[in-house]
Amino acid sequence: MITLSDVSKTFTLHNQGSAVIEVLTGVDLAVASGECVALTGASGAGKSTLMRMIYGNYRAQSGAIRVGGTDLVQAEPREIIRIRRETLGYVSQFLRVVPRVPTLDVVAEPLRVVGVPQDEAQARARALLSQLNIPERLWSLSPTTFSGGEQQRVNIARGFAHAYPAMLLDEPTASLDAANREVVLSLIEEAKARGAAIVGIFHDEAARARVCDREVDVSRFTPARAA
Ligand SMILES: Nc1ncnc2c1ncn2[C@@H]1O[C@H](COP(=O)(O)OP(=O)(O)OP(=O)(O)O)[C@@H](O)[C@H]1O
Repeated sequence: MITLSDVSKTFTLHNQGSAVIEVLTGVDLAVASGECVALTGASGAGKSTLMRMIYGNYRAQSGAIRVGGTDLVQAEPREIIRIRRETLGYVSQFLRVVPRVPTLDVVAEPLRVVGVPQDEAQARARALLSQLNIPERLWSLSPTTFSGGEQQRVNIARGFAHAYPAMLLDEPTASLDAANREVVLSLIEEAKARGAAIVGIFHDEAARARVCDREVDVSRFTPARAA
């Protein structure tokens, strides 16, 4: 479902004499349907860079990144937007708050954009918001003024609303209390059970051990640097 072949990434620092930093090289990774792979490795090894390349935020220098058959390295922006809408979800710790949109609509939106009828989308949004312990009195308000933890849970509800065939998870359980962490872990387990291919960064070791099938240490793709 998610396949990376011989992917490499360099950054050119235009404000520092065009210095070129090689971050990743020779990345090969295949994540099957129903499988969850954890990216590990020391800080700076390139975990976030790899996730951003899979999501199409960073373009790889070379190689191919296929998600459901489309190569994101070669894809046109329009195609990347379509993949993100239909195929590839991304759950981070932080909500990008859209002003004035009620929480219920924020969560239902990923379903609306793939054509799910309003009542069905809202029913799923309600179920997720209650599962994640967001009080019902908040559902009609914009999450702009919500606490950090509430925004994080709204973001998770939104991220799991549509049954994406592939998902990227960036520390989805970070800073959650035990009860909500448990809800998120079961959402990940449900996504796997319905066949989602998942790549994630989990600093929470117990969470990683529970939901991930294997770990890939990205430092093995770090180019040897001249001392
Ligand atoms: N936009 C960028 N421009 C230049 N260098 C970058 C950029 N993004 C990342 N890097 C560099 O790439 C390397 C890998 O960074 P990355 O954030 O992917 O590591 P990480 O493994 O996710 O680290 P952490 O666990 O600390 O989040 C670092 O040396 C970083 O400085």
